[in-house]
Amino acid sequence: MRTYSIVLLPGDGIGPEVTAVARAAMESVAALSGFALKFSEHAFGGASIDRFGEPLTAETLRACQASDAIFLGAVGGPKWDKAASRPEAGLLGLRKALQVYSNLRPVSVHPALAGKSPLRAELVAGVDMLIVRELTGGIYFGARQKREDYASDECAYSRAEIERVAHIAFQQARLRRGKLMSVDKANVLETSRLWRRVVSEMGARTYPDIELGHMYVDAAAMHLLRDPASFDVVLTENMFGDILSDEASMLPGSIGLLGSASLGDTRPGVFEPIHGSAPDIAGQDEANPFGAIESVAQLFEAGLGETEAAARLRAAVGAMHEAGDWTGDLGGTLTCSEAGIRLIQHLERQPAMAAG
Ligand SMILES: NC(=O)c1ccc[n+]([C@@H]2O[C@H](COP(=O)([O-])OP(=O)(O)OC[C@H]3O[C@@H](n4cnc5c(N)ncnc54)[C@H](O)[C@@H]3O)[C@@H](O)[C@H]2O)c1
Ligand SMILES: CC(C)[C@H](C(=O)O)[C@@H](O)C(=O)O
Ligand SMILES: [Mg+2]
Repeated sequence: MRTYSIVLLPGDGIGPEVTAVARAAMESVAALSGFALKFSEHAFGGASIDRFGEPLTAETLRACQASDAIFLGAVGGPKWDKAASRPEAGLLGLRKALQVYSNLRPVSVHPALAGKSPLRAELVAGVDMLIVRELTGGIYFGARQKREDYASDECAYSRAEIERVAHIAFQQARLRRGKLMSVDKANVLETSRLWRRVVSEMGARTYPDIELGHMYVDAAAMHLLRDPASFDVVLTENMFGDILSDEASMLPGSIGLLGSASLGDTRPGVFEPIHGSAPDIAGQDEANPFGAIESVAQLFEAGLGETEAAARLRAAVGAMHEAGDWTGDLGGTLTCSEAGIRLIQHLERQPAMAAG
C-alpha cells in the first residue's frame, strides 16, 4: 500500500486543537482512499522553546526533511513575546531550511458563506482567487540592526528569487482563469521596481497567453474589497502577501477558513492554516478547523499527488457549509472538536452516496 510519512507540528495556542482535527481527517481520508500515513509529532515554536530552549531543534528539522509532507498548526503567543528566540523564528527557519519559496493561499467563497462576510453578499459571490506569496525572501530575511534607539530591517530580492515564484504564479494562472495580478510598491521601492520589471519580462517572453496586470499594494488592498471577484491569481512579495491574505480572509468571513501550501522544488512541502495561535480563544475548543482541513486538502493534492483524497475532503467541507455546520466565528454552534467529528461523518457517508 502507498505509505507516506507525515510530520505534525501542532505548535501553540489553537495550533494543537486544529491539528488534532486535521490528523483525524487525514486518517479517515487515507483509509477511504486506500493509502497509509505514518505520523510523527514534534514540539515546535513556543512548545519547543519550553521543552528544548529553541523553537526549531536540529532533530525536528531532520525529521521534517526526511518526511513526505509537514502539517503545521500555528505558533506564537504572549508567553514568548520577550523570549530571546521567538516561536515565529522557528517558523521562518523551517521555511528557509526547506526552501519552500512559494506560499499558495486560495480564497474562495462557498455560496452558503456569502452572508458571512462583512462585505455585501453580492460583492463576495463568486470570489475565487489564489494568492501566491513569496515566502523565503524580502524584508523577513534581510539584514537587521538593533540598538537602543535605532533599528533597521533590510528588504532585498534577487532576479532568481522573483523568477522562481513568478513561474509558479504564471503556471497557476494557466490552470485557472488565465489572469495574473502582480502586486508591488514600485512607485517607492527598488525591490518592487525589480519585481515589476522581471515579472513583465516573463509575461512578455514566456507567458503571453496570461493576462498580466500590476497594482500598487495600497490600491490592491482597496480593490480587494471593492471588486474581489475580479481577481484570479495574485502574485506578491513576502510581507505584502502576509497582509493581503489576512485581509482576503474576510471575503469568506473568517480567517479560520483559509489554508496554505508552502512549496519548493522538492518535497516536503509545509501545509498550514494562515491564521495564528489565536491566544484569545486558545484552550476553549472554539477554533474553526476548516483552514487546517483545507491545508490537509492541499497536502494531499500538492504535497502527495493524492488528488482524489483532496476532492473527498473538500466535498465534505462543502457539505458542512451547505448544512450550516459551523463553529462560532461563522455563527454556528459546533466546537472545534465537534466540527472534526461531523466532518468525518460526512466523509464516511460519501462512498455510500456515490454508490447510491
Ligand atoms: N502561521 C503561524 O503560525 C502564525 C500565523 C499568524 C500569526 N501567528 C502568531 O499567532 C499569535 C497571535 O497572532 P494574532 O492574534 O495577530 O493572529 P491570529 O490569527 O492568531 O488571530 C487573529 C484573530 O483571529 C481569530 N482567529 C484566528 N484563527 C481562528 C480560527 N481558526 N477560528 C476562529 N478564530 C480565529 C483570533 O481569535 C483572533 O481574534 C502571534 O504570536 C503571531 O505571531 C502565527
Ligand atoms: C507568524 C508569522 C511569522 C507568519 C508570517 O508572517 O509569515 C504568519 O503571519 C503567517 O502568515 O504565516
Ligand atoms: Mg500572517
